[in-house]
Amino acid sequence: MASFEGEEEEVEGGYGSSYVVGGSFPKDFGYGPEDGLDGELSDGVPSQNKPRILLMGLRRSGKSSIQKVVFHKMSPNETLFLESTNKIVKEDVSNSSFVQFQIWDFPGQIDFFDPTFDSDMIFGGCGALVFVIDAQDDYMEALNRLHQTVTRAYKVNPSIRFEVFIHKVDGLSDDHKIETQRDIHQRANDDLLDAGMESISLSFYLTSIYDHSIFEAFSKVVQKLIPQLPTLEHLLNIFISNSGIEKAFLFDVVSKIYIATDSSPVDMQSYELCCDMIDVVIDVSCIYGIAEEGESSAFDNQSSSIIHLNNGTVLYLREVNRFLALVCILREDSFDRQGLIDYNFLCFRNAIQKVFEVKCQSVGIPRILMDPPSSLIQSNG
Ligand SMILES: Nc1nc2c(ncn2[C@@H]2O[C@H](COP(=O)(O)OP(=O)(O)OP(=O)(O)O)[C@@H](O)[C@H]2O)c(=O)[nH]1
Repeated sequence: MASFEGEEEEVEGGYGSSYVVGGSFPKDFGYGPEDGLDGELSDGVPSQNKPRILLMGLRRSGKSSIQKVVFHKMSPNETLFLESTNKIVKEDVSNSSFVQFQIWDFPGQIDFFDPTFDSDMIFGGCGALVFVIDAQDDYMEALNRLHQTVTRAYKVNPSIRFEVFIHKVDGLSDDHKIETQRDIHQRANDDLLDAGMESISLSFYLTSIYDHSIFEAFSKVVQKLIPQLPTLEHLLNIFISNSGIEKAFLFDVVSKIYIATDSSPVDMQSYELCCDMIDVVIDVSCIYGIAEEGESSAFDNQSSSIIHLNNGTVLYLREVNRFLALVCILREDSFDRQGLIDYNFLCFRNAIQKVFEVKCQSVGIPRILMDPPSSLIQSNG
């Protein structure tokens, strides 16, 4: 890396109160106490309209670890010391990220037919149910529990998306991973077929907290819950094709989940590179940023960073709003026209703001804004 062009200008609502300088990423990195006031997050979106996700699975399958690694920036090794939970534990991860997230940690012995188990309340307002299966363990009991859970949830709320994380695959060889996925997929779908519930559709992901697969899987889960996704992708396509950019991700900064990308295929390495860039920018901002009075960090929605790699690639990061950052990968020669990229980014940012304004105006009724920003300047190279 040859240069870092850091954060600037006014501080408009920093990133929360507690962070560890010098760590790989500030722990408990939040957006500040004002978020969530009056049930509304600071992007103006009422919190009840944010995607809500339940995380379920047998004991020790890795639910708490996933939540801690993705949303609290815990290092994977530290999860070894997490204590098991003996009762249903509900945790909100709602005020620190674009993603409204609830974890229901269900011990194996919970009885769905217990009258005190309020499935209407639990499954009613839920967008996605992530079921975690420990791939390093015997998964027959987990498959039974998966079947019970999805059939019960589907009866209450047929619009829930069911996502199955075949987790802890870091311990498996590549062949074993594929075979495990095939076997779980087959058995779970056969069980649904036998029960006459073939209308339930399950999606499967191979995940581990020891690499980026858990972030990638969560990105896919969250993207399915964002009604504006086609618009965001469309805007990203217009932006990159007019700016000579190869790949662009729109990131939720706190969780490093990408909520949208352009329509070219995602390769894991590019995604990891962009995640690492976010870490670097946050760390440098926390260490060297000058916070204004009352603010704990100088990293804000005016921040930007450009990193030149020694293989002729440039990484370009700009804050879109307090939740979202755009991270792009481009070739060094395309970066000769930086003015054009900067200008096009401003048009892109305005368009994104309009998309979310429309969302706020039409609470509960997702409308899609398809107008491309007419003022984008075309790149000739
Ligand atoms: N190898 C490996 N171990 C993992 C992974 N994710 C979690 N673990 C380990 O699995 C163990 C159980 O993780 P927890 O997060 O406590 O599991 P849980 O599902 O929340 O468990 P309960 O609280 O009992 O419901 C911990 O020792 C974690 O370190 C993973 O991706 N790979």
